[in-house]
Amino acid sequence: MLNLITNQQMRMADAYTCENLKIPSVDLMEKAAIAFVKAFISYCNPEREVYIIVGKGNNGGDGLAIARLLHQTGFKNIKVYILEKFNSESNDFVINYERLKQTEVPILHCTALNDLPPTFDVAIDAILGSGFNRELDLFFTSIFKHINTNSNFIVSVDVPSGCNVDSFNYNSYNGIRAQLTISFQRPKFFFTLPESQMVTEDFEVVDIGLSQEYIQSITSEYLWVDKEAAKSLLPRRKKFTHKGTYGHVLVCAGSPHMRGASLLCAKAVLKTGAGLITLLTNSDFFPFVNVLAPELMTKNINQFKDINLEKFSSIAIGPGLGTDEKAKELVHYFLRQNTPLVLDADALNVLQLEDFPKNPHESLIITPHVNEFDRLFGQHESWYERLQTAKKSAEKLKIIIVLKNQYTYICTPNGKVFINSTGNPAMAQGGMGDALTGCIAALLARGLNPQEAAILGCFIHGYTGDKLAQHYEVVSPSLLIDNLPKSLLDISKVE
Ligand SMILES: NC(=O)C1=CN([C@@H]2O[C@H](COP(=O)(O)OP(=O)(O)OC[C@H]3O[C@@H](n4cnc5c(N)ncnc54)[C@H](O)[C@@H]3O)[C@@H](O)[C@H]2O)[C@@H](O)CC1
Ligand SMILES: Nc1ncnc2c1ncn2[C@@H]1O[C@H](COP(=O)(O)OP(=O)(O)O)[C@@H](O)[C@H]1O
Ligand SMILES: [K+]
Repeated sequence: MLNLITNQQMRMADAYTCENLKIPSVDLMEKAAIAFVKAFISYCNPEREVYIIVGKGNNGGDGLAIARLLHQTGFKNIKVYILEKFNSESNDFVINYERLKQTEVPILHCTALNDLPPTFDVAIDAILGSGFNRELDLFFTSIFKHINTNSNFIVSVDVPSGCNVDSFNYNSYNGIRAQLTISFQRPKFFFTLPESQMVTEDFEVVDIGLSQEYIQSITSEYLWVDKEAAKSLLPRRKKFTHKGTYGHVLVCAGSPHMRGASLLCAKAVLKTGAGLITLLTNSDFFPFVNVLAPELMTKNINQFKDINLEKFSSIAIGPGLGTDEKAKELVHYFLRQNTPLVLDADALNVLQLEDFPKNPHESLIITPHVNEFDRLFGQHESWYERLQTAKKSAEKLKIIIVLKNQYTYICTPNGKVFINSTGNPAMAQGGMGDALTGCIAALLARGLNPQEAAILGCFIHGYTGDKLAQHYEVVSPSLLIDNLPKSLLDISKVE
């Protein structure tokens, strides 16, 4: 897992790297600029007009280095504008200014708004970075407004200028609104919140060579789940194992109007590699199950109390279950057993907060989407506030809360938040959450602890969606489920 760090911690990592890895700060700036340019050229044709607008701190220094490197790469239509409203210049800005002057790139100086061109094709925003530390004055706000209104494509260096990624009040945001931000070293936690959309529509992260060891040694409440982390959690299928080795999942889902949800969930369990799957459903549905998913076994939902739960490694309950008295009774019953449990959808809709056991067994996972979450935990004005509630509630209730979103947050009883890096809007289709519940339940059955199962389940689910979205505009839950085994294999092979 990668620690996500604050601006302040990033500065410490910067200082540590310069001092201990003996890298002069101007060389670090060069690395940052090289990494930026490498990412940037995949978004921008070298024929386009690129305006690089720079401040005089290190963010501006990055901008000057980027201008020189883009010129070397073959970008012919580059112009640099230096904003002259800074009291001082950073050392590395000055060095890069001297370097840029040796090239043919035009350097213009801007002391007032009308020194800037009326429109920009591509604007690279290197005005303010992590050193942004006070209210913007009229000079800056009018320039930002001009760039925001008159550019075809704005790419910010590290952060959009005027955005403090460590404080989350964006009601009166007046900084740059970028289409893309190319950030250094680690994702900014703020960019995982939907409210960051008004600041940057998308972001990419590039490695600039800061000490990973140092960053990993920092205590961080937010951790980023990448492919390597996912691989480290994936259990290997070993020689001489059999279906009994991979656990038995009981899926309790589907009502007369939503039988499909139970099949999606159970099939996701199947394709995430559990050894055995039993679907607890109405007996009139049994013949269809046999035809549509012959691997599944069935049990009659009306006889749920007769089931010997010791045979089961995990239970998934909720998708399409309905919210009648029978559903309520089922959920309350399973909530009080000791089998690892994933509660989703209607299982959450029939619960109140006080229904959660005071001392739940350690494998209780809930997977609410925003509406299910707010119904249970109260309305929230922003995702930042919602996440803080999820974090506190996971600690208080001693359960794992998987708060689903573009970047799903996995909140654990020990106060950590794991942020899933995979998933995309092609997956926004009913039934996708049912598949996720199945993935997590299967991984519990395969022997992962609840934190690991939730993290890996979210990663595999989103990863499969990402792979498919390279070929399909929309990824249906069925398509995603069919491709889960391929993702498991892919991830197991990460170098
Ligand atoms: N590890 C790192 O932290 C690295 C950082 N680099 C770059 O350095 C940037 C940070 O550089 P700096 O610390 O020099 O800071 P900035 O370049 O963000 O800005 C500093 C300057 O802006 C002024 N300023 C701040 N708020 C202002 C406001 N509201 N109105 C007007 N002026 C304002 C400050 O007085 C100072 O002169 C990063 O964002 C990144 O782009 C890279 O060069 C390489 C490595
Ligand atoms: N825009 C998106 N980006 C990333 N993931 C998405 C997106 N839209 C949906 N998903 C994923 O799909 C799932 C949807 O869950 P949910 O809303 O419960 O679906 P349903 O109840 O229809 O099964 C979640 O895991 C969510 O993270
Ligand atoms: K910037």
